[in-house]
Amino acid sequence: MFSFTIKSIFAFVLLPPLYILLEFVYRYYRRSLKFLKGPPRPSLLFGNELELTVQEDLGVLETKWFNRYGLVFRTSSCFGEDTLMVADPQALRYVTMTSAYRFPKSTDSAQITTLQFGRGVLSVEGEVHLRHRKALNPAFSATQLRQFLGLFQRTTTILADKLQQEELGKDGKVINITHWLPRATLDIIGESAFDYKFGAVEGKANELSEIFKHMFVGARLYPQKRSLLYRAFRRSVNTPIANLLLKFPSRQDQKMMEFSVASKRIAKSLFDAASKEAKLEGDTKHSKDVLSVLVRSNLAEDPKKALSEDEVLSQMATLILAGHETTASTMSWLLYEITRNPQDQERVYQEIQNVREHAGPGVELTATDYDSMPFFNAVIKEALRLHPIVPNISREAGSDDSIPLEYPVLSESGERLSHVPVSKGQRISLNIAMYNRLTQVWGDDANTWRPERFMHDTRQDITVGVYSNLMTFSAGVRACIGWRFALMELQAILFCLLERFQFCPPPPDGSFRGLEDIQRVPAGLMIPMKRGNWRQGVQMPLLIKLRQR
Ligand code: HEM
Repeated sequence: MFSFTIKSIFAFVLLPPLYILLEFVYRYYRRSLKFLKGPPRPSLLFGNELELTVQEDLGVLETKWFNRYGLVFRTSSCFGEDTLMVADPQALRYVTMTSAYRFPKSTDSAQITTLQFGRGVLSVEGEVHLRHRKALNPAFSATQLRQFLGLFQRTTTILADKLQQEELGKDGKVINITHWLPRATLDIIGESAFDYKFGAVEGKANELSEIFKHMFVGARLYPQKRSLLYRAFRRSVNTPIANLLLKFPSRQDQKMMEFSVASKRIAKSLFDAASKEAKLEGDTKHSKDVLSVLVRSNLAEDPKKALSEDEVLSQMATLILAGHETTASTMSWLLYEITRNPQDQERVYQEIQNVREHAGPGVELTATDYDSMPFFNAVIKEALRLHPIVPNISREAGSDDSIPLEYPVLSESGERLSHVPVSKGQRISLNIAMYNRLTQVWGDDANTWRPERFMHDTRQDITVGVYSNLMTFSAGVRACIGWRFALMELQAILFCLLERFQFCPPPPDGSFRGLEDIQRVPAGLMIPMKRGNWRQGVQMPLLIKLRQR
């Protein structure tokens, strides 16, 4: 009896941890990248993951390491696991384009997006992903998007009116632009995709704007050590155990789940109303806005095209977030750069004035008008290059593979490597921010703001990404579905704001010295904040003056 009890305790209490431990040892031994150069591991438990996550300015450590070890190297993650860091153009192309579905999202990245959005296009893989993309693609064609231009312009005009009502006076006023821009882009995605008016710019109370205010800071910025370990543990165990652990979300996971619950609640009421209408009246309009294409997919009988209701709601939650915060943050960085470079701001303004003179006062502009301004568009590209809002994306090898390199690196033993062999399950971090600043691609002044580079000297031999040789919107089958949408939005917002306002550096205020104290923090997205004041949340204070006309 006694020995039976001992055996039971051994079986139920000791065997599971022992099994997990052995699995860890096996996996990490198999996936070792010891042959590659990389920074020393400061701790066995956290590897380099803690120092990367808590660094004050995003990208500082990575830049130092890429410069020292080459465009691929090894870092250690929690529990001794190795991660392959990549900024080599050929390797990026191979992972995102040539072999895209063979490099699925890394386990933790998929777990986080599933918690945040459910099983939408951002979190699913392979055939299922292909089905989701097929359903959504018609809503993101260039022709479909042009129909929204008027909406982009109307919303931005309301935004400009609101800013003007802020009593700017003769000397202007310092305004935190990150308070306003996400409201405008939320209104735009709500109305264009779902015919839903959030009324965020108008100041209508809405649950989502409240959640967004603190979501990235609460959920992703400077996580506690135990959350980091929990997340690392969860990604390292096998699927049944991970699924069990996902039922016990950390406090930071819960922040993201708040968004998922609230956005799906709104999505459900919109979807129910639209499906009811489609069932009663039939699909006579053949509309291609997001909600219509989703309703149609839900009603489709062909399983290769159909989306379940849960998939539709997850899609809607994904688009609400992916479709607004990204563009708003990019716009904040763009305004930051043209504020620091007033001569460029004036040059853009000159182009705007020329187009306005040509079109006539108050006339709605066309896509061709926006595309006709070379420097204006170069400024948008340069902001996307220097401030890619999604600074890196995580993948893992779906099978043993060998990743080709454009710029070979030297191994630890001094061997010249033109390919990096990886084992199934190897974590890979694709560093978008680093690629966008490679001197090999962008020249010696890659770290400097110089929009002209997009007017004169684009290199044709390196082609990565869906737009202008940038990785900002990623590449291949999983590239950003909304990149054209985002560009058109940026054009409409930039035109409208610069036509009416001048943006100047904010004067020092207490310990805040001005724009030099704006930092890019690692909160999943590349978010602007005041140095030392990250508890205040997202901040980009700019002195806004009304232009004298
Ligand atoms: C400047 C603005 C934007 C940037 C920099 C950006 C960047 C990105 C990046 C890097 C990815 C790839 C993520 C990954 O593979 O893990 C992505 C995916 C995605 N983006 Fe964007 N995005 C922007 C705007 C938008 C907009 C406006 C929408 C929708 C209206 C949107 C919807 C999506 C969706 C649905 C995906 C998932 C695509 C897939 O996995 O197939 N994004 N975006």
